[in-house]
Amino acid sequence: MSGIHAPSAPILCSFSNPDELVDSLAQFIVKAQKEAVQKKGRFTVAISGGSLPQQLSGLIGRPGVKWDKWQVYYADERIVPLDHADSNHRLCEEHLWSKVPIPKENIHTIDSQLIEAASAEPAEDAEDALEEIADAYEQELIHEFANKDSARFPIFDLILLGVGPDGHIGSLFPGHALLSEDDRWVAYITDSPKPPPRRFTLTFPVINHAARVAFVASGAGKADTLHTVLDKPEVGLPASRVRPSAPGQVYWFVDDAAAAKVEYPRTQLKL
Ligand SMILES: O=C(O)[C@H](O)[C@@H](O)[C@H](O)[C@H](O)COP(=O)(O)O
Repeated sequence: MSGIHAPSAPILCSFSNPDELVDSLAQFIVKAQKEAVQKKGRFTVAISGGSLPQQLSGLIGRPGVKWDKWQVYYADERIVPLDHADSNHRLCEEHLWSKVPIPKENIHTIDSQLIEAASAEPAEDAEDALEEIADAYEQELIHEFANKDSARFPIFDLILLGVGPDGHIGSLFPGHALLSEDDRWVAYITDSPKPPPRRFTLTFPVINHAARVAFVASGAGKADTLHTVLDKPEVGLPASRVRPSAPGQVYWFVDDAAAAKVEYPRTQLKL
């Protein structure tokens, strides 16, 4: 078990130019990958949906990316077939995986047979099927991390997240009971306020054990959210609760429109 260390303050990087944001994010990811591969020979990454996959385009064709060393998990996923328009996997496939030489077996999706079974269940029995999906995904994580890292929770090298206008992250929504989950690695929900309602998500203890969490947010629509998340963490929005214990670190890669109302100090990353 790793000791408990106070979390480090978030690092906020704001960019006036969208291409600069995409390029700096890609440089940051490659640097994290190099460190992880040097130490352990692999790079464990979790990724959420929304606009995030598009912001990863700076990785396409980028020298230094060792795709065969990546082990990719979804930070959250909607319980729909993998080729469904709502699937985060499909989104990532379209924007990234189909454009880079990552081995298919290094991308860990939900089991499509379990999704079929869950869809066939009437609503009253769906919870068992969803529990099975969350369990199976947790097992996949245990296979990846157990005995390799000594902690009680997996230590991802990098978790990449977007933030919703209500401050949600992954599928952890404000006021939801899942915010206080302190045991499970993967949990399901049936009442996501953002459709579709059935999803699974990595839990806070997993997110807060990561070596690095990088948020990506752009556009004026996020300005109020970022102001609350970064300037008023006491409000307790899910995004403010992402504070991995040191040496874990949270980074924010945002554009100036999203950061317009934020008073929190900016940092220029040395990449
Ligand atoms: O599956 C999901 O719905 C996402 O994982 C979700 O957590 C997303 O990252 C945020 O809602 C931000 O989405 P945008 O970047 O599109 O605003």
